[in-house]
Amino acid sequence: MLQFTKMEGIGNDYVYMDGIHQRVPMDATFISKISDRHFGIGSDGLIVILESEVADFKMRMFNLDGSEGKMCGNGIRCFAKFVYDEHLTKKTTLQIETLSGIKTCELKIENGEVTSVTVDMGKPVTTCREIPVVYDQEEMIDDELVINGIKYRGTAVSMGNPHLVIYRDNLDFNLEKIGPHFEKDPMFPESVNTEFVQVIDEKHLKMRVWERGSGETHACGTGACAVMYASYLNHLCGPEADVELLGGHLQIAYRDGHIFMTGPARTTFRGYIQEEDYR
Ligand SMILES: N[C@H](CCC[C@H](N)C(=O)O)C(=O)O
Repeated sequence: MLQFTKMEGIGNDYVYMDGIHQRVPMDATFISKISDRHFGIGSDGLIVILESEVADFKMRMFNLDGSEGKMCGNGIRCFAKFVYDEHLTKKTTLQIETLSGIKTCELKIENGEVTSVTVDMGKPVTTCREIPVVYDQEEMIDDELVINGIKYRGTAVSMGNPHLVIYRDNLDFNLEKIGPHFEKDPMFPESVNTEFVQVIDEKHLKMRVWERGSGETHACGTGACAVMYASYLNHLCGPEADVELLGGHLQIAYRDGHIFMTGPARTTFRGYIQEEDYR
């Protein structure tokens, strides 16, 4: 039997499994089958809680296609809530090891409940080589690019995972049709998470996202951070902004060279599965 907890961060929902006290399969077949919204638990992917040699815990995150993400903003908020709620720690300030380095999470506790989490998401990166983006300039900041024969203006940012930010007058368009072309374009050697942004005002940004490995999700925490920083670089917002996503709002701030993200984390249900049922 495998114990799991289903959690969501503004609608970006993952299956969480304690990999410290049970052996959690992390292969693409298992992950895509448990993520199926009709034949499985249903989620945007799997997040595993592990021990760390260098931090309080280690997070491994997998998109619903089984590809491993290097960081997950909504996921790490729920991860921090999970380890606190499951009494794996009493700390309310947690260091969590990810493939994109150690992230610090501050839990906000009200009446014994974790109501929100603030994460130091680290330094945003805009050098194309590090994102990575194959491009003829060192950075892509409001610069032209062609995807599937269509010209766009984009800003590329890494939050430990690759993002491309594109501005639009409105968000009423067929994302399903164009999203996969960005995800598969060879200019992104490690694929890319693509965000489409409508600037409401200098403190309010609205976005949709086509995530690498998961398609359109209700929210993307790293994407919201990339959107805020790209908007700051393009003088479209100040050092703090409310980012509105399909599933809810995140508060993003740029301070001392770091991006901070604050938002909710919620447990929806717990359960057990038999691994052999997902083979
Ligand atoms: N699809 C992303 C990982 C999940 C990121 C997103 N769900 C978030 O909250 O940051 C990637 O492969 O880079």
